[in-house]
Amino acid sequence: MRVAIASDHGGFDQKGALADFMATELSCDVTDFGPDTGDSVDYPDYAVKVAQAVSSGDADFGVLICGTGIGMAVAADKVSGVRASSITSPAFAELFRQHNNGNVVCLSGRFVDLEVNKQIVKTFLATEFEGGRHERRVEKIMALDTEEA
Ligand SMILES: O=C(CO)[C@H](O)[C@H](O)[C@H](O)COP(=O)(O)O
Repeated sequence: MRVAIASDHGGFDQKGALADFMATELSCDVTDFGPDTGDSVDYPDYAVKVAQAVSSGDADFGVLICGTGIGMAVAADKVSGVRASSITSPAFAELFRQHNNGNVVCLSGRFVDLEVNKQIVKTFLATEFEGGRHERRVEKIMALDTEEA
């Protein structure tokens, strides 16, 4: 499984550990889109790198970490083909995959512990989309990508 990861300064401290966890414990092929230091950066600049990797098919899934996870999700969702959400529990990670076919999980580096975020990522990557009635709903979301406002 190919996973793209990035953060801003609010998520930088957890990014390396989450990338290592996915590579070693979950056998993922992880691409780190930065940043390389914990200096202050603008989260949309990193959200778009991961979102475009997922949208283009270069990555199967994306992981983004900022202070709350919220700004990363708002930015990543602007990219066509991306379904991103801020996720703060393994239970929501499971539903995000089962019902929403989420492809970019956005984590909080400031309000959620690393061990919880590891479990969120593990659940997110292990859970399949359920399809069925959810397929129709996700198709309606994706149709909004091309609709005029
Ligand atoms: O959480 C975030 C966006 O949703 C960011 O990581 C920042 O923490 C947030 O925007 C606050 O910015 P600051 O420059 O770290 O004060």
